[in-house]
Amino acid sequence: MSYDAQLRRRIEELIRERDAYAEALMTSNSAFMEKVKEFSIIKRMGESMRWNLDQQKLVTEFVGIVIDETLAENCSLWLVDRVEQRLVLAAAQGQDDPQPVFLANRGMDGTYLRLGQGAAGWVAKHGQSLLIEDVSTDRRFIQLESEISNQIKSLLCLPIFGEKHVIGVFNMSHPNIGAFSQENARVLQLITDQAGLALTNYFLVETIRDFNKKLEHTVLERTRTLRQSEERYTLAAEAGRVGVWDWNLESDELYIAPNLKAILGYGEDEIENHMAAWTNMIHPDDRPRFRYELQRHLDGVTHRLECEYRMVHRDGTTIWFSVRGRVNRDSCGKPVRVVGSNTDTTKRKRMEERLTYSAYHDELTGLPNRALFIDRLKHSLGCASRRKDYRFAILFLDLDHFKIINDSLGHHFGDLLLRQVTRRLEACVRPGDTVARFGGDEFAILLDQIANLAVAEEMASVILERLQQVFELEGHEVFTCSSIGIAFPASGKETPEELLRDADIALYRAKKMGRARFEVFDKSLHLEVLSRLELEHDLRLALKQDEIDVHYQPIVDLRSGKLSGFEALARWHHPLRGLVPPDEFIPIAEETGLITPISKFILARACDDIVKWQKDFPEIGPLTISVNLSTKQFLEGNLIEQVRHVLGESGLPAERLKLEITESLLMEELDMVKLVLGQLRSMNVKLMLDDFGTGYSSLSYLHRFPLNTVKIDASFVRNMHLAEENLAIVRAIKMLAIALNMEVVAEGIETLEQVRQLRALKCEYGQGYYFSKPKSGREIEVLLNQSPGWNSTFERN
Ligand SMILES: Nc1nc2c(ncn2[C@@H]2O[C@H](COP(=O)(O)O[C@H]3[C@@H](O)[C@H](n4cnc5c(=O)[nH]c(N)nc54)O[C@@H]3COP(=O)(O)O)[C@@H](O)[C@H]2O)c(=O)[nH]1
Repeated sequence: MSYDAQLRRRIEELIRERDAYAEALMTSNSAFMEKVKEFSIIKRMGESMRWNLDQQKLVTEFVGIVIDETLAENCSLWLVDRVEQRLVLAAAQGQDDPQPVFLANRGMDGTYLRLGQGAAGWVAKHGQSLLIEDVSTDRRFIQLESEISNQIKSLLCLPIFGEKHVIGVFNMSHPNIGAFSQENARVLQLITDQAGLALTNYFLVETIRDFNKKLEHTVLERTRTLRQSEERYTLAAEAGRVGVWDWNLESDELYIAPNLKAILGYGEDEIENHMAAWTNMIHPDDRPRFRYELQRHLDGVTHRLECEYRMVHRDGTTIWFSVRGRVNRDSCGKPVRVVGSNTDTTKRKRMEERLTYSAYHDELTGLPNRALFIDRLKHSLGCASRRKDYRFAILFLDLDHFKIINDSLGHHFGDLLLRQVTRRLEACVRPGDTVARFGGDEFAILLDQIANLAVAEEMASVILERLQQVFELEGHEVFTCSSIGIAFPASGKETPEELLRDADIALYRAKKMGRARFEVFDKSLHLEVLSRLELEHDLRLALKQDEIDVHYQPIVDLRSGKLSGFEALARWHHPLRGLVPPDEFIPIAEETGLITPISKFILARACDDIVKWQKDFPEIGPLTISVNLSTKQFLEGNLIEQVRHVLGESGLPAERLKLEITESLLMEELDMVKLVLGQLRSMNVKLMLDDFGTGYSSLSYLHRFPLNTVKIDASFVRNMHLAEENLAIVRAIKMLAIALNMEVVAEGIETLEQVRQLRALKCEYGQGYYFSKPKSGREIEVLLNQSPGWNSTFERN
């Protein structure tokens, strides 16, 4: 071969070698570049994964990496929710979202795909990657609008694997057909592998976090439960304080747990180890019972030894033990050993004692209550029924006007008063007598073993005298007194209830007789009560049977002697008893509530009558009608409507109606009374204070209420000419009335002398038998027919 040929071949070889080398260099360079790229992806993913326990950051960075490092124009990352069998859209980036956006959190609402639904759903379900080069021609997996938009022509979906299953899907798309090829599969595989790793780690950490939280919660719960049970245990140990004992009957050796000895204040060696030593420490009252129960158990009568006894602590106090034990017998049935426990039940016993105490005592005063009183009363009745010479008495008392003190000074002072009354009563009685409080201001005293009734009467006098003395209540001087009813059983055959009822009846009588006194129950009182009950029954029927009527007493203008009006007075025509005076039936009506219908009837009838008379006798001029209001009726609440209704029905002008109220009403609920009186006044109804001077309110109350008239009580008028004092009182009332711009009616006028004196004092109106007794409606019509006038009589000598 020629040199040239050889040279040419060599050159050709060199060229080939050079090309091969160049190609090899290019290949290794692109491999190198690929390695560099892979390395940078791994580095970037590694950085985002390291300590990144924030799901939002993790998923958004992954889609960011896909967009940056691959051909994909759009990328979404879906996470698989195995519980709900669906995919949740976690993050996306692409043509609509240039920056990666976080779209859903675990547990939050977001966009979902069912497993198997759409391309991503298919990949998640089958765990295989999916490449669609042209979505317009391959519609197998395209179900979502977003997947068939114009911006998406090709699609690549890759599964992200966790430890076992697909945990997510990268869904990548491109606006060009066939944009994805297997070329960048390595890079994408790398990304999905890294993402799988990162997400697995994240879920693991999440699970650990959840687990820790649950654990913490459980630990907290357990700690709490433990603490509670510890507390319970401590309480149980404290409250129960149990100790065992073991008694060998053959040797009489008694083992007693050291803590039982400690409970009694003794050291381990300080109590001898035999039964007699222990038994001797039991309270003497309980010892026989313990011995009895022990013997019964040893004899086989009881299954178990059960007993409670007191033992004396070293310091002298009492410890209660609840004892339980069981005997062991030998083969012949002979008791050889008793093993048991003692539980310190002192706290429970004390509690029981306290409960028993409060069940039988009044909390405020510490006195026995009704239940304990009746218990003692039963005991006394038992003694009286056995022994002829055994006598006892019950005193039943309440404080006069306690309600007023309580309401005006307040309940604190009421309580103070009740406590002081208690101490005084206790100081009056003898040891062995029982003072009890039944509630409110009601007290009962059981005088046991007395010689005769005079002892009880003497005691009642002493009590009345003591309770009349001033009470000092935190700087306030308060006076009260009491009424007392005495029951002195004759036979001992009465029941406690009967005796209390008798004492109550006697008390009622004492009050009726004027208070601050005592009365002894006797049979006539009982009959009186029965008669009252009968009256009460009849009164219930009286209205229906038309037995209630209205009488009218003229009221005269003392200046002119002319008729000014009438006072309406209730009358009851009883079919058997005849006329029952209002003094008798009005209180019963008040107590039974019958006063309301009765008062309504009287008000309506009186208004109708006066309107009728005005029409029939127009020459007489305007007349007023005074109607008594009872306190009950006033406080009932619908008085205003009642009055408005009656005025409307009768046509009587409001200013001609005078409502008479008593001083005691003004002592009731002040605000309410003021309000109702104010309303009546604003209706133009006139208000009159009846029986002025007999009550307790007196002058200080007058200016507080919108009253028009005061009615001077008959007791002052009656004796004006006899006692200078009474005349002075009437004069003072008139002066006061002038000062308060009120008119005066003097009631109970029976003589011309009284008329003259009242005229001299410038009293405006008068009422009394001197002018006329109360008359029936028909009689009043006769009177009106005679054009009544009394002026001429004023001038007589
Ligand atoms: N809540 C209601 N109370 C009423 C009503 N009707 C009467 N009463 C009250 O009963 C009390 C006794 O009333 P009565 O027996 O009718 O006695 C009145 C007059 O007859 C009597 N009076 C009048 N003048 C004289 C007199 O010169 N001498 C004398 N011995 N008695 C006289 O006074 C009674 C009127 O009293 P007052 O009401 O205080 O003006 C009595 O308290 C009635 O208020 C009723 O419907 N509702």
